[in-house]
Amino acid sequence: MADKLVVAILGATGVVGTQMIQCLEERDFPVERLVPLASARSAGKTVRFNGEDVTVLEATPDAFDGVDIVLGAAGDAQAKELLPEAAARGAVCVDNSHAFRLDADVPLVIPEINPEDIANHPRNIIANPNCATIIGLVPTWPLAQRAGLKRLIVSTYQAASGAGMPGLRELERESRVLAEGGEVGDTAPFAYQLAFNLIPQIGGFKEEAYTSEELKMQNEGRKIMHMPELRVNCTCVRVPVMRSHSESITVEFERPITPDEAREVLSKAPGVKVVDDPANLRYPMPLDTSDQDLVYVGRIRRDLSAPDGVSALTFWCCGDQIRKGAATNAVQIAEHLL
Ligand SMILES: NC(=O)C1=CN([C@@H]2O[C@H](COP(=O)(O)OP(=O)(O)OC[C@H]3O[C@@H](n4cnc5c(N)ncnc54)[C@H](OP(=O)(O)O)[C@@H]3O)[C@@H](O)[C@H]2O)C=CC1
Ligand SMILES: N[C@@H](CC(=O)OP(=O)(O)O)C(=O)O
Repeated sequence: MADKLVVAILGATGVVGTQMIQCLEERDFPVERLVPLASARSAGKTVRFNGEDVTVLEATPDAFDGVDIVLGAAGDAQAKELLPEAAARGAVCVDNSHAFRLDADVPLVIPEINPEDIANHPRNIIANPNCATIIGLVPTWPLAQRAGLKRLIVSTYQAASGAGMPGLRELERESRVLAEGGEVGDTAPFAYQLAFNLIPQIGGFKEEAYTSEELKMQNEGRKIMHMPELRVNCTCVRVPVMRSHSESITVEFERPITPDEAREVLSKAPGVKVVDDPANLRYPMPLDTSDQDLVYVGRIRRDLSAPDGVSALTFWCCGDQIRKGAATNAVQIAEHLL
């Protein structure tokens, strides 16, 4: 690849696309020219990049002419329609949607876990995993390396911005309306009022009454860690938090591991920060992890219900799903391509 690259962002006006532009700047990615793409509604708007206004273009196949790298931050439908067009024009695409994640010839990558998979991308498409999957697996993987992974039991607490700009705006609106004593009315994109509430459904219902989001943790986790038989039980909940997903994770290991050993492993793990000091009330919280790239881990303790009492741990983690769960992870993959 050339020293400086033409980088297109498909979905440049959304939550993830906006964050990608910031990440490219912050990480000093060698951008020769930025090509921000969105729907026809946004054509002519501008985005700010490296101190300049750059005009947003309508995303059409021809908009990818001359582009080296596409960072995909639009929905599944736009990804399916447009990224093969970009790939056919020679661009390598790093996509955040769900469209290609489980395709056998598309690598699905968390750079802290399986960077070696990036090299093999015959369709010129590399997929970024689901945000909750990234936040949960970044700390789980180093523990798995130490003690072997048998089973994961996960409950997620996912921020409103996981549902994109419309989700973010809706939680802001509901909070304002309720504070003023009003009625929330239509709650789209959520099925119910989210402010002062929890919604135990993210995505549609699929097999065995699990939601699509819950099955992503299992199916994407198996692919990323190359563990096709991994047992995963996940419950995903939308919470009235603006930004940063949180997760309670119980891991059953092949071999014994103590909480102290886990803290030692995690203190050296890439992408992880241990915040685990119950005596001083120190543990990860979404307000603390927002707008930065590390996954914070704390509340590390033995799973007292484990059959042998020594081969399972429970911990709590939080991470910014717009950054590490999406934009940062995609830019890290692009850096590996360089
Ligand atoms: N939000 C999150 O935490 C995460 C999101 N993702 C994934 O990232 C992707 C983007 O999500 P998010 O940023 O949240 O969503 P947003 O709704 O905030 O943004 C969607 C983007 O897609 C663009 N878009 C919509 N329709 C079209 C179209 N027909 N042609 C071209 N562009 C279009 C929008 O442009 P316009 O402004 O013109 O409508 C906007 O830029 C999704 O696939 C999502 O699943 C992955 C991980 C985390
Ligand atoms: N569905 C996630 C965010 C997301 O967009 O995930 P995915 O890229 O797997 O659809 C959430 O709502 O929090």
